[in-house]
Amino acid sequence: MNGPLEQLSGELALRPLIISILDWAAVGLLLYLAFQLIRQTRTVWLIRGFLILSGAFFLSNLLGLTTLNFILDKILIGVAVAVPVIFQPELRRFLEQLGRGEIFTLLKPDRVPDFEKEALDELLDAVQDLSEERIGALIVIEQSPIDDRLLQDPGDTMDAVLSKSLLLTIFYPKTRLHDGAVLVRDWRIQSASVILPMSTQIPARQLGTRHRAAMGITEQTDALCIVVSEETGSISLAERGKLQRPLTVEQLAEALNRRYRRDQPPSVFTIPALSDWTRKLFPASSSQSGNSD
Ligand SMILES: Nc1ncnc2c1ncn2[C@@H]1O[C@H](COP(=O)(O)OP(=O)(O)OP(=O)(O)O)[C@@H](O)[C@H]1O
Repeated sequence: MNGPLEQLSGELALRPLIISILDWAAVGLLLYLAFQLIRQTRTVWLIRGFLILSGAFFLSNLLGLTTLNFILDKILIGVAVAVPVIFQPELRRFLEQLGRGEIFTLLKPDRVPDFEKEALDELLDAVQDLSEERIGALIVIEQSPIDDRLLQDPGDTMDAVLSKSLLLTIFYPKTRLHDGAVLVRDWRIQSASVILPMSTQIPARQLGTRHRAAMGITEQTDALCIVVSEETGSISLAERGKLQRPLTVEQLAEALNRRYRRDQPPSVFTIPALSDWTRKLFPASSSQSGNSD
């Protein structure tokens, strides 16, 4: 039998262990939040670059390669100073979410891009109608946050649920918003009448400014851009400055499904057990953020 003194000392010995576990759990949660925030391809590549540089720095230090070590040291300092500038859009959105008390949306798995089956179906239906009716359209699907400064004009903010009728209404030629592009962010219509940067490439002769704008925005960001030609009704998908065209709606659906369906293989930073756990806690039905529709 343990006396009260032994019991107390046992409890005291247990306390640091519990605090350590809590400490590590908090660090784990923090890392998970950071991974959720930086999962976008562009950011992942930047971080890989940074890790490679850091690895080279430590290796050069270990091997006594003083000149290389000196240069890498300066580069790393430069990179550290540039980080807030490079990640400005991500940091801004993170702080905005924190300020709005939406911290729990960061815990949801597959947050960026947050696939919404209905939204994708609505989008494809709209593209089909736009193409059949030969209504020109330009739809940018954001992947990682697009810096407003890249846009010639950020257009009119909408923050509305993405629906076929709304897209058709926006692009209908007689409306005020039909000129320019629609920006889709987190599967909501973020803004309309957006003027995109133009590509400096010369596209095929029959393609005009709408297609060049699609190439322009996808050259400078990892966004995807759908173009419906007013002249021919043909559908194109721009990615990394290249146009795939002409596509049928089925081919477009296949290309988008490959990227956004939930059954796609997990990305580098998805932690399966945690993802399952957070999916149970935050089911997809509650995943839309934003206010007015
Ligand atoms: N930089 C831009 N950003 C957003 N939209 C643009 C931009 N430039 C042009 N557009 C849209 O494209 C329309 C003009 O399309 P234009 O006929 O020049 O292009 P196109 O590539 O030939 O397309 P289409 O086959 O539909 O005629 C504009 O009315 C405008 O809505």
